[in-house]
Amino acid sequence: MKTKLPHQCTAPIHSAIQRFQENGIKERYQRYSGGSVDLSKGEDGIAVLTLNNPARMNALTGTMGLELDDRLNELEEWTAGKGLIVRGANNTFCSGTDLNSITVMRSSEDGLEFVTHTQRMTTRLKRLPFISVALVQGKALGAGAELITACDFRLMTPGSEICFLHKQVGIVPGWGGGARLVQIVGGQQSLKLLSGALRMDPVKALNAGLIDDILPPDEDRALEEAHHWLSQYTNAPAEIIQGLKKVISAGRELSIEEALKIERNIFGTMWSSPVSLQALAQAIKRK
Ligand SMILES: CC[C@H](C(=O)O)C(=O)SCCNC(=O)CCNC(=O)[C@H](O)C(C)(C)COP(=O)(O)OP(=O)(O)OC[C@H]1O[C@@H](n2cnc3c(N)ncnc32)[C@H](O)[C@@H]1OP(=O)(O)O
Repeated sequence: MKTKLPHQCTAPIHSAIQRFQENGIKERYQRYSGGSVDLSKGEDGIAVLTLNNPARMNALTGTMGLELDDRLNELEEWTAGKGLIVRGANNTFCSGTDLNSITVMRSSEDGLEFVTHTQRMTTRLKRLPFISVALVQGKALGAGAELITACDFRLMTPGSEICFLHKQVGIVPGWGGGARLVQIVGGQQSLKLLSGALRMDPVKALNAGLIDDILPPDEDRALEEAHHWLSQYTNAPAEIIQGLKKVISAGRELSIEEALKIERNIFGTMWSSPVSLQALAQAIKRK
């Protein structure tokens, strides 16, 4: 039996029970509307996903959750995709879940249903076969901070802040940001970030290994700078970038045996592909 690639492993999620739950979630999320999640796909294979709810510092409403699902569907189908920038509108990132929607979801069942959905979204984001980068301008708080852990890389502009402030609102991370933070900065550092609800400026975040770079201090050019930063990792055909990301996703999530099997399969498929043969021929010519 073939081992499934990690990005294909969401299949059991669509069981009848889960579809039923999803329908319930949809109906409920539609009641908390506002803002949008916008996607623009560039011809160079880099897309920009924008959380757009500036009146509430890009807080995530129910309908934005549903739109994020739709945008992920679109991205999963994008064969020419190589990179993704996740950002917020109006020079801020995201102030977390819309607090207005939380006040009416107070039972444990509500909470469980909510994080089942949010974890599924962040897992799909992390498993996209493109290289993703979160561009943090302004504040990334609570669920906003968790969202950035579901990207491959993180960039900040000067004056920005990341804070896992869950303790202050009486909860723990639930979007997968706790487990992913440990993978990014390690257990000790994560415990400090969460239990201290530490406000991480760009220098602190870089020193802690939470982000990968600090962009120059020009807010208006931040997206352009992030694009330029990401292009250094996407300057190859989509088949190759997507293959690389799938190999990394397998290594991140599976046992070594399963990951090696996936690596072999991807290698085998690419070995004789036109893109690979052409790149190899050029490398031989250059020698
Ligand atoms: C289940 C919890 C959840 C999760 O894990 O899923 C979380 O994400 S917990 C984290 C929730 N977020 C917060 O606690 C942040 C709350 N907001 C703030 O601390 C501030 O608003 C801040 C620092 C983001 C911005 O402060 P600033 O002084 O610059 O602006 P305002 O406070 O005046 O905010 C402008 C406007 O936005 C509304 N706003 C901001 N954040 C949220 C939010 N998360 N949900 C709903 N609305 C939000 C704020 O109320 C203001 O609205 P206005 O109508 O103008 O009063």
